Amino acid sequence: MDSILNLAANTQEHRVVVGVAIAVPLRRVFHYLVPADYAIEPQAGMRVKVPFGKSTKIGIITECLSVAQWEETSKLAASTHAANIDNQASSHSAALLKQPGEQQSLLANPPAVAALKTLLSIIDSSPLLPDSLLQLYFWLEKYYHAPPGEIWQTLLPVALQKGQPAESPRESRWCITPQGEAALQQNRLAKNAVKQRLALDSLSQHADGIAHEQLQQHQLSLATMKSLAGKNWVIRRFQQVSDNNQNHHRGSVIHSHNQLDLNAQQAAAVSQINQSLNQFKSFLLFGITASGKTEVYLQVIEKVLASGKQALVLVPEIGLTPQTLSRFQLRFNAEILLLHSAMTDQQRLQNWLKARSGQASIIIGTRSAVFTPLKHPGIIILDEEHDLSFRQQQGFRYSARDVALVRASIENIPVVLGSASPSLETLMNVHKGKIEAIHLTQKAKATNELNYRIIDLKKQAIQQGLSIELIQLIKQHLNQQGQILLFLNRRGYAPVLLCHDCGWSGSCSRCDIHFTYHHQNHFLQCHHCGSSRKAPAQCPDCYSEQMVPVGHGTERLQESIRQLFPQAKTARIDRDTTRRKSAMQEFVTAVKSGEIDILIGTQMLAKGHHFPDVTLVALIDMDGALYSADFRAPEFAAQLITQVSGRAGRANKPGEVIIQTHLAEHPMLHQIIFEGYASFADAALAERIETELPPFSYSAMFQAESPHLNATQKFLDDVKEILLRYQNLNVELLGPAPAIYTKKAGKFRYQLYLQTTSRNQLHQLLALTLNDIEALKSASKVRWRVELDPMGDY
Ligand SMILES: Nc1ncnc2c1ncn2[C@@H]1O[C@H](COP(=O)(O)OP(=O)(O)OP(=O)(O)O)[C@@H](O)[C@H]1O
Ligand SMILES: [Zn+2]
Repeated sequence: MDSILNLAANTQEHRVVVGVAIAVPLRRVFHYLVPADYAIEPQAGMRVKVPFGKSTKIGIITECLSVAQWEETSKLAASTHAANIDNQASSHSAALLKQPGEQQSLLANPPAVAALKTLLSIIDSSPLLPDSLLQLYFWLEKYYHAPPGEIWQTLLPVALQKGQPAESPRESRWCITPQGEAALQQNRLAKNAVKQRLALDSLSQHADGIAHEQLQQHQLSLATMKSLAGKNWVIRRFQQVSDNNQNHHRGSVIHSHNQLDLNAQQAAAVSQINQSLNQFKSFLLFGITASGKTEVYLQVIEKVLASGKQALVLVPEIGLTPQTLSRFQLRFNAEILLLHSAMTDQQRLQNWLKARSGQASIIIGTRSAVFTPLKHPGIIILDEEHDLSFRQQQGFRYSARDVALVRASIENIPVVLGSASPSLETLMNVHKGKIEAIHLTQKAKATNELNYRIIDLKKQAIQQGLSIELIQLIKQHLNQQGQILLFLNRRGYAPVLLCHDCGWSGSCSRCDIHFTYHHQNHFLQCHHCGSSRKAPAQCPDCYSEQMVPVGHGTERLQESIRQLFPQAKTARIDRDTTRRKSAMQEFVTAVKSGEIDILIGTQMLAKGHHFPDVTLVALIDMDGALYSADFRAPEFAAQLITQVSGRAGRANKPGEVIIQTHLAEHPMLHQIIFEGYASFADAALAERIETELPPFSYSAMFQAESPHLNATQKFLDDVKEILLRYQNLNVELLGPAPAIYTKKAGKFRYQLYLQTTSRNQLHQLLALTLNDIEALKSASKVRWRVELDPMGDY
């Protein structure tokens, strides 16, 4: 950047052209002039206020050019584009092809500097992000082919996007004054002023004072402090939390009494990772469930903190963050922060700033926390790396796992991916030697193997969705005081509400799928678009009152269990019962304290929970997961079974796992049960090679949606036509074809799939065509996006 600015200084004018990312869905930046005598030197990563159309917008500078450079690049971009030989087409140069409000006809004739608008102000006096994250931004832009403005919406906390100053939080601390010290020494307090004496005592022991927010923790009341302040014995000091603040821990970074003695495998894992603490290296901590992966993370982080660096820990669900937080708090004598989507904008900003300033030592967060700036980056840990929630499925779509790997390489630090059921993508990287696998094959505490049983539902007597065999087992485990976990990946009461007389069934007209019946509030809800209505008491077609719920969801399963086992205490954990912020935490506490006998829930239960008393886990219905049309279905099902089963037998009680299905012969089930996940994964990888599917090929997907079927088809046909201009590139086009869920919220969804064995050629093709695709007339009639490495949501 320096050289660019120097260059600018040497040109005839001191004007500088900046490229600005603005939150609009266009793959380009917009160029503005900086006023000649502007006091702040523009740099990439600073926010600016710019005129945009008839309004003003806040954007982020992504490049600074001298006037001469700008004209040079514009010409170059125009000519290379004309010759169609632009290969690595960075969208910087592509962006230069168009200016606000100007058409592509200007290509050969880049607009003169005079035609550029001037920016209104530069908001920041220094870049918001460290260099490393700016580099990451450029990688994101190139890899995901996403609009720069959308990427920045993900990179920055909302408060900053709205223009709030990026200032470290002002902290206030109560301190004792010299007069106060004297009063304390000379015992000048009234006899009955007990609280005041206690307060002065406490403050006198804290040389830096006590933070205002922590008064309560020290049993000090604001009223006491105020009356002491009236006597000038204490003072409230406001201070900026300094940007140079190193992590605050005094003395040891850990509370060592909480540390566990590692077993041999854990110890080997810790020392292997510790050897690479000052360099980029990616590890897969492939440890079976309950093998003690968290203890490995904790002990590695201890070393990182001791060297004055920070650790970034990513977990899949908000529900898991409080648990992870408390486990970390028990161990570390250091500032630990949370970052997740359920926080207010202000909380997020404050925590983001504390991470950036180095004040916080450990940052625990979900997906988007992977973009948290760190002053002293030391390590990135991504737990449950196979989990789909690490993929952003709205707006700018990215994989937090892939981003973590790239970020670690830019920051030259280690990254640890942990899982008992790693994704095939990660396992392929292990085979290629890009990721080093570390294995934990033993449970940390448990001594008993899990006992699996498949219950073939074919021709079985079934009582309320449960086989007689399973009901017997539940009875047994209840008698032996074991906790039971029933897993069913379908919330609500029943997936269908049917008229017994005429066959009418409620379905969402906007999505073409059945409404799920929710019994508690007696309503029908579409689990696709969320729309809901009162459930009819009479059939809307034949007015019969014989409305019957068909199939089982978690709500009905809980009802059945209550009828079958009236003495047992049950709890249901799914999206409907955990809407309240603290609900999940309350459930977890209740389960751990033994208040719950039978726990019923969706995949929320599968993730990382440590419930030592669970002895029986049953997967009530695995048919759906095995029948899915997605080629990744067996992988996802295998991960699910591994994770759900892993909740049983985690401590000294033996564990039993039951799988109910009509597909009892499915080879995947047998592989998982008898050979383990690793062996399943090997076979699945071999199959992907044979069929040339990801991760052995690379893919991208255009998806378009519109209330008009024709519009989506027309757009994707046009896209295909443009892509076909480059048949020299080895990319196969599949479609356009309807998405698996063809209709959602009243919109038809179609997709065009790109597949290739050359990632490079895929990127080239997209870089060459996306500007033309954006400019398509048919593009303005649909909502569309392009997604790299699409997964899960088709
Ligand atoms: N070295 C050890 N000695 C004794 N107990 C241990 C040791 N390491 C871990 N544990 C305990 O074993 C239990 C399981 O550990 P942990 O939750 O870290 O497993 P995990 O590998 O993360 O499992 P999952 O993949 O299922 O989330 C915890 O209660 C933990 O405290
Ligand atoms: Zn719907």
